[in-house]
This record gives sequence, C-alpha cells and structure tokens, in this order.
Amino acid sequence: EPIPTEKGDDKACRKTKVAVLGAGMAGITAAKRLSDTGIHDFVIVENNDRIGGRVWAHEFGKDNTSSSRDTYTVELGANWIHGDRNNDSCVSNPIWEMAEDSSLRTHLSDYSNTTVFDSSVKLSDEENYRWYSEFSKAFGKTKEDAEGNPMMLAIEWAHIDWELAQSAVNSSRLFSTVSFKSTEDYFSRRNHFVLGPSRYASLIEKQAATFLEHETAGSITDSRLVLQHRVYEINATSPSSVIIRTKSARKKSCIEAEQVIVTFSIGVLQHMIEGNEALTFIPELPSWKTKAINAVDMGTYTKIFMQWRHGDVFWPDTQFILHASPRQGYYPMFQNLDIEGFHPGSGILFATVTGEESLRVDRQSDERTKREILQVLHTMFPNKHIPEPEHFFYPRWSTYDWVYGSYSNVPTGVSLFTRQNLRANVGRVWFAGEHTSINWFGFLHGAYYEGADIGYRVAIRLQGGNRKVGKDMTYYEGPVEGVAPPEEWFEGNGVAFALFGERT
Ligand SMILES: Cc1cc2nc3c(=O)[nH]c(=O)nc-3n(C[C@H](O)[C@H](O)[C@H](O)COP(=O)(O)OP(=O)(O)OC[C@H]3O[C@@H](n4cnc5c(N)ncnc54)[C@H](O)[C@@H]3O)c2cc1C
Repeated sequence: EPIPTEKGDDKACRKTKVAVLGAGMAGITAAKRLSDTGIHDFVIVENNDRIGGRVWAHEFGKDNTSSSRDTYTVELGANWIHGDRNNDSCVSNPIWEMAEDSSLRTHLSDYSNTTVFDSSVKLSDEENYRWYSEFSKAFGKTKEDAEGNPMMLAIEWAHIDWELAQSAVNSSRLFSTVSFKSTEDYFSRRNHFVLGPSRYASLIEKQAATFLEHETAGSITDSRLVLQHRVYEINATSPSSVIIRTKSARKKSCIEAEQVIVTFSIGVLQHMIEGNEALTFIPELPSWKTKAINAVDMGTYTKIFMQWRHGDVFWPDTQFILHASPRQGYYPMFQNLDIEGFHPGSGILFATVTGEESLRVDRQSDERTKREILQVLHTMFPNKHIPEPEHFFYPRWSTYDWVYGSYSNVPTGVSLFTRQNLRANVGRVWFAGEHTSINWFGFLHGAYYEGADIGYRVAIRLQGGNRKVGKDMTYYEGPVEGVAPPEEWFEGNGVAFALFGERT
C-alpha cells in the first residue's frame, strides 16, 4: 500500500526508485524488464482490481454443454494474437511465444470461411470473389468508387475499419501500411482467436508471476503491486523526484519515485489535457508532448455478444458473416462461436461495430441496440424464425474512465516526428503503451515491445554510466508535419526495423 497521506505531506510518501503506472501489458512488461535488469525497487499502481487492462475476460451466457462450467468465457478486449511466426526469418510474435508456453486455447481464424449477405441475398463464392476484385480495383483510387455501393462499403470496412477501429478517411495511409506490414509481413498473416476459459489475460498474469511474489499466477501477493488505486496527480516539480498521488475507495496516498513510467491509454492522456480533474500533471506537460498526445486518435471497437438456444441457431456455419448495409459500419460483421473449434453448441453469435457506430451504441440502451441488431438479422434471414436472444451483453469502451476507447489509430497527416514525441520522456516521466509503438500501435504486441523498451531504458538510466540507451529520448520542437525522409525511419525514432530502407 502507498502510505496514506494528506495532500502536501510528501515526507510520508512511500519511496521507490520507479513507479510503474498501469498494470496492463506495457506496465507489467516494463516492470519485468526492470526486474530482469537488476532493478527490484519499484511499485506498480493500477486503477482496476486486476492485472491486464484492455485484456479482459467476461463470463457470459449459460454453458449447457459442460458439466463443470456454468458460463462461457468471452474476451471483451483483445481477442486475437495477430501473426505467429515468420517461417522464412524465424521471427516470432512475443505474444505467440507466451501462448505456446502456456495452456492458452486458440483457434486459427479463416477469413475465407465467410458468408456474405448483400441485404437478404446470400452471395455465392464466385459473386463474393467478384466483389473483392472490384473493390481491389477501386481501392486506392477515389472514395466515390465505393460510395453508395453497400458491397464496396462492407468490404472496405472489413479491410480497414475492422482492424483500425476507425474509418479509412480518418486513418493515415502511411501508418496503416506500416502497421499491416509490421504485423503481417514481419510475423505472419495467421491470426489466432483466443478462447476461454483459459483467458487471454492469463498470459500477462503469468509474466507478472515470473518476478512478483504470488500464490498462483492469478493471485499476486507482492506488495509492489498496488491494485485499486487511481492516480490523480503526477507532480514533477522537484528536481530530485516525482510525487504520484493516488486514491482508493478508502483513502488518498502518495508515492515518491526517482523515475515514473506512465502506461495510461491515449484516451486517458487526452482527457487529462482537456483539463479533466481526474488526472493532472504538475507542471503541465510541454507543448511538443501535448500536441503529440492530441495528434493521435482513440478508436473504439465493440463486440456485442448474443446467445440463443443451440436449437434456435438460424445462421450459416461459417466463422464470419459479413453483412452489406447501405450505411457503412452498421452491424457489418458477425462472428459465429457455435462452430467446431470454437464453442460448438453454444448458440453464441457476436456482432462487431467500430468507430462512430461504437460511440453511438455506447450511448444507447441494451434494449435499443438489441432491437437494431434483430432488425438487421431479420433482413438478412427473412424466412427464418429469430427469437429474442436469451443473453445479451456488450462493454462500453468509450465510457470507461481507465481507458476511454479501445486502441489508438493514427489519423492522416501525422508525421513520424510527432509519433516520436509521443514516445519521448519528459525528464523523469517516461511513456509506454500500445499508442507509443511506431510499428505496432493498437496491438497487444505493440504494448509489449514498448513496455520492454522503456523498462530497459529506465533501468539503465538508474544504473548510471554513459550508455546511450539510458539517456533522454529524442524529441522534436517546432514544425513536425510532413512525411519523414527514409533516413529518419530508424530506431532513434522508435522504428523497430528497416521499413523504408536502411539508414545511410
Ligand atoms: C475491444 C478491443 C479489442 C482489441 N483487440 C485486439 C486484438 O485482437 N489483438 C491485439 O493484439 N490487440 C487488441 N486490442 C488492443 C490491446 O488490448 C491493447 O493494445 C493492449 O492491451 C494495451 O496495453 P497497454 O498496457 O498499452 O494499455 P492498458 O491495457 O490500457 O493498460 C493501462 C492500465 O492503466 C490503468 N490506468 C489507467 N488510468 C489510470 C489511473 N489514473 N490510475 C491508475 N491506473 C490507471 C488501466 O486500468 C490499465 O490497466 C484490443 C483492444 C480492445 C479494447
């Protein structure tokens, strides 16, 4: 526990070398890296009562197929391991390596296993293929080519919005190419869907248990992990330390640290800049930093879970069902869990919406959303009897004050220099998380790499010496717009490997 204190009584703060703020993938990986590099004096502070952050399982519906379990475990946040191992280079996704070392259950997603509905018309494979070819031709020309054509809009959604959690017009072509290249080409195009009850977050808990005292991986007893404490102030006015003020349900407390690693989402950081009282930096962050925080968007991605009795299942037995609506993004994708390899017999189907549609459903009642989806399903299956689902649930990501959205997306016009400013430390305050990753923003492996990088930098800084990695990170003042020339795409600007040629 941090030591309880009244505001101003800083002598009573719990003292530590490093305060790691947030116990998601980036925070736990940063702390592990500190520990692996010989720094054991740290405190991890987390708002929630659990490790994992945006990796978050939920018990849903009723499991009638198992005698040992009552419910199904579904993943509300991260669900896929994107890319496993590149067979040519032998480079592996670190998350895939963790999954291979554990009992995590996954199933390979097969995107060709999709039924496509143009309104109520189920398309044949040939028709479906023809649309994809049409779309490929139109893609990259003008948006007008797709406008008003439901099939084109649905295919564009499946190519872009589904991954980036925002529409194509809001997304940087450059950075989305970097993202796709970095995951699909660097690792592989294979996406593994995580299935309960093993829970995706068990991978992060297992990482934590390698360096924190624990009873079981899921039950950490180490006093260096402080759960259910919300950070509301980061005060870096002293030349020798930073004071972090936290509050729990019962009391206010503080921690005094030599270095701080902030792993809060871009949504949380943006709310702070807007003057939201929930989190304050003293003194205010410099303008190169606040501009970079505001330059990046927070996308929202919502999975809406529904369960019917297995006998009532009315949809085809493919993994995915794509629905072309004249309104882009209006319940375009359904995923079938009642299928071999997933949860056969479960009667679970879930819809995915993203971007503006996510924000819209976040603001409306369950009942309203259920009505809208049933109406869409009635259009798609006009001759089927579709009863009310027995169970219905969805998380409202944009409303949770510990994240404010799902994951970051880079809008058009943001430069590599602005993105480096998002990564760079401000004195004793360091930043890590999926949003700081140049190559893998949005992904769980992005959070992992950034946590590992910053944890290492801070450990080396604390150990002294003259190594470059422990020095302040590069940042840019003044105009930082425009496309960075190829020679700037190197590790000093956060680029993990040569994307556009080697540095000369
Ligand atoms: C719906 C959804 C679907 C996704 N799908 C995938 C996927 O399929 N594959 C994939 O690779 N990635 C996916 N992601 C992204 C992935 O989950 C994230 O990239 C990753 O989990 C981010 O980790 P992080 O450590 O950067 O941030 P977080 O997990 O957000 O960790 C930050 C922590 O800080 C805590 N915190 C925030 N504010 C405070 C405060 N004031 N005081 C104390 N603690 C605070 C939070 O509670 C949180 O635990 C998805 C995310 C969502 C939401």
